[in-house]
Amino acid sequence: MGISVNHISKSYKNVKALQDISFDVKPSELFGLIGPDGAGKTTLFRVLTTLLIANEGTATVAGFDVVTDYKKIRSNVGYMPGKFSLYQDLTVEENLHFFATIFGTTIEENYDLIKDIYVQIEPFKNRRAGKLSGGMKQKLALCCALIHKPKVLFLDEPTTGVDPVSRKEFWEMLKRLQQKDITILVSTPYMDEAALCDRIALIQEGQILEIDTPEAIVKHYPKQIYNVRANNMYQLIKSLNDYEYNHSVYPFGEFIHYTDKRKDFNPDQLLVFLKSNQLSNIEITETVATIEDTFMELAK
Ligand SMILES: Nc1ncnc2c1ncn2[C@@H]1O[C@H](COP(=O)(O)OP(=O)(O)OP(=O)(O)O)[C@@H](O)[C@H]1O
Repeated sequence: MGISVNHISKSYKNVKALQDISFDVKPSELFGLIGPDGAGKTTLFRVLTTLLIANEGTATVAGFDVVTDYKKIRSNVGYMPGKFSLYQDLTVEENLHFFATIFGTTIEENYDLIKDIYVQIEPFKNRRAGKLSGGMKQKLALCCALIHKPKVLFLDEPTTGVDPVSRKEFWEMLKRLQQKDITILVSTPYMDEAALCDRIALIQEGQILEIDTPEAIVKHYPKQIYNVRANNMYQLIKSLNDYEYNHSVYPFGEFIHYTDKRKDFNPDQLLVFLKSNQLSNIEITETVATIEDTFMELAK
């Protein structure tokens, strides 16, 4: 009852939005699609929710084929699109009633599934959806996507534009839904959220770079990464890019992440080079790879 994607390709005229994508999502798995804007995440969601037909390949969702069984898929999946999908002029309660009605159900029938989430927005049930905060809109959209008790839930960048506290709460809700036997495919551009998934697919320019558990993905990182910092970060990044032995250089929070081409790299050599570039207060320390580092390496 999961998802199976086999060699799916989709183009918009000359833009190859998806190129030969294959992966499986196991029943009750929380699977993440991680990639930057334009990677093809929305296109894949639209194919899997039967809103778009792929040029090549096949896919099944909850055991149903996305082309021949599209009607069955529509009643068995919940879809929370990236852009706010609710009716802005309807109230919280009216939106929920509306979605329940079009799926031939009632709020009462499946209240158990949404209760934990709905109680948080219930105090605002008479407020128009357009007047809710980002976090509350997102909770309402999730309730609407769940109201017909779907077997598979598709969430396209559900936390984009949402504050950090609401983002954390949202992921806790997803973990609880997973325990209710709902398979979840979620996309996000946030690498910290990737670590919360059971497995992830890193996707860029319509292609999958790697699929594995977040732990395994970072373990495969091939090099030692260094956090580098100095008095002038702009000059530092320029100097590191000029250093002939650099393998990769990119800003990472308050540091620059640096890897070296050489197997026997000694940070003291880099220190000498940076000092000769008029940099001071230089710090070079070893650090461990994150999912973002892996993504940067694979996307090179
Ligand atoms: N209707 C369309 N017509 C033409 N090109 C499109 C269309 N929709 C998407 N694209 C292009 O296809 C590629 C994949 O877009 P898609 O929206 O699937 O990516 P995404 O990962 O969801 O990114 P975003 O978060 O920006 O939506 C991009 O290059 C995009 O410009």
